[in-house]
Amino acid sequence: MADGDDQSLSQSIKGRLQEGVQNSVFREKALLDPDTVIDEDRIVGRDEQLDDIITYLRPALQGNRPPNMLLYGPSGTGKSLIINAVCQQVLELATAQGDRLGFIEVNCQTIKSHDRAVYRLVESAAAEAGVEVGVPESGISTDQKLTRFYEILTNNFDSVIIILDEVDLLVGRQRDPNDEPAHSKLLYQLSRASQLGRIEGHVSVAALTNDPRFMEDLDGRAESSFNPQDVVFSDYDANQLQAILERRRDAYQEGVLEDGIIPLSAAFAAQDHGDARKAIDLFRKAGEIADRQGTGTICEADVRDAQKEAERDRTLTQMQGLSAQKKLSLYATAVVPVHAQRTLDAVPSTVAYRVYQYLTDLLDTDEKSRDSYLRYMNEAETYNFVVSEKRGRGYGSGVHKEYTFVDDPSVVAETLEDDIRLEAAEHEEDLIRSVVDAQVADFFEEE
Ligand SMILES: Nc1ncnc2c1ncn2[C@@H]1O[C@H](COP(=O)(O)OP(=O)(O)OP(=O)(O)O)[C@@H](O)[C@H]1O
Repeated sequence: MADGDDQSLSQSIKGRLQEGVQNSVFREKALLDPDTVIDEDRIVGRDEQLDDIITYLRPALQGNRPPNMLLYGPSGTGKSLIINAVCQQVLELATAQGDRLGFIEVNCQTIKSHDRAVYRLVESAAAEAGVEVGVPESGISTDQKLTRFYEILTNNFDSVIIILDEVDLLVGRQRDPNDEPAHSKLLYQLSRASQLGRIEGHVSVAALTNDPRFMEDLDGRAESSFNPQDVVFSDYDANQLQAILERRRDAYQEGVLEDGIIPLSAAFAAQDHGDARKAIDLFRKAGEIADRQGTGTICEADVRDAQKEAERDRTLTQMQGLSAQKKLSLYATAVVPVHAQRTLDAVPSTVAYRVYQYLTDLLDTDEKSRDSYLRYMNEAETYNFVVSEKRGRGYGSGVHKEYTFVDDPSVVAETLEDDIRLEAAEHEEDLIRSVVDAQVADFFEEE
């Protein structure tokens, strides 16, 4: 490319970037970012939970140990927000009066074992205290890591509050379902540490969970030493969600929100379990759609499209959890309308099963019976990936099933291809296309 071309290309890229920024409907998009910690004045309601947590944490400012807490409630009901808001204020007051107070927060969602959880605690404690981690990630026992954790706490803090977010997800490897889950072991160790003299200062634990039966999973001794004060967070209704969004209206430029956008976003999220995170996501996605279209305003159709996108994302995430054979069955069915030359509204099970058989051969994997394929597809139907209809094929030819995809089948196929076991199929697109076409032609000739 000549120099002149180079320059004009970069000018045009810059121009388009600037135009996108200048014409955006957003004023402060970060207010709608799920990871932004919002200012206190944007918190709506939750007075009772705030009062309770303030009461429980007050002793930390009086040289006493706060009780352990269990914050329970469905996703997106403000558990993290409220505990963090109170902790932030406690920390400011403690620092002002010269106390050495530490907050250690760990999200347990992706932690696979008790040992990893302890290591993450050491890392967080070291970061909070501004000291070296001081132990390797592997190659030493969990107890040695725990000792280092207690050492960091003893040397640096008079009082520590440990927040374990999504604690129910820390299960660990259980050889036997009767084994003690990792969170039970950890809660026991943390709540017993000061009683056993392993830490000099005060330690209390706030565990956050969506699981109403969380305490039932705990081992008896963990249950009695953790012994928390419960703080319950219930679902938000549409009015509360509306108020939460209203308080973030200034994420948008003035005048870009048509009437009804906030109530509609709140209503969709309220139907869907009253999760504030979902309401905020929807409210932001509607703006992103408006920006993509360059309309400069957000209308109700943008919220409806955002809701559809969100539903689709969720379906696709669910799909990732299917077993290999179920994925393959669904994939074989999805590639039929994607690759067939003839426009197909619905996929006959006969065609899809033959494509499935071809794919098992291609991928060198087990070939399950036709009945198993139909069962897998029944399950796909209960997940709402497809809907099926029984079709007769004329006198004496029996009945077959036809599948229609709820979402775009090409998105379904692409998502499933990302799966490791389907990688080989990705490079065989032409072959798959010809198999699909041959089977479709066969099927309609037979009719
Ligand atoms: N009462 C509220 N006022 C303002 N914003 C809120 C309120 N409750 C929740 N939010 C917002 O909703 C989002 C989700 O809240 P939060 O992370 O506290 O939920 P959670 O109950 O901890 O969810 P999870 O169990 O999924 O971790 C955050 O962006 C938070 O700022």
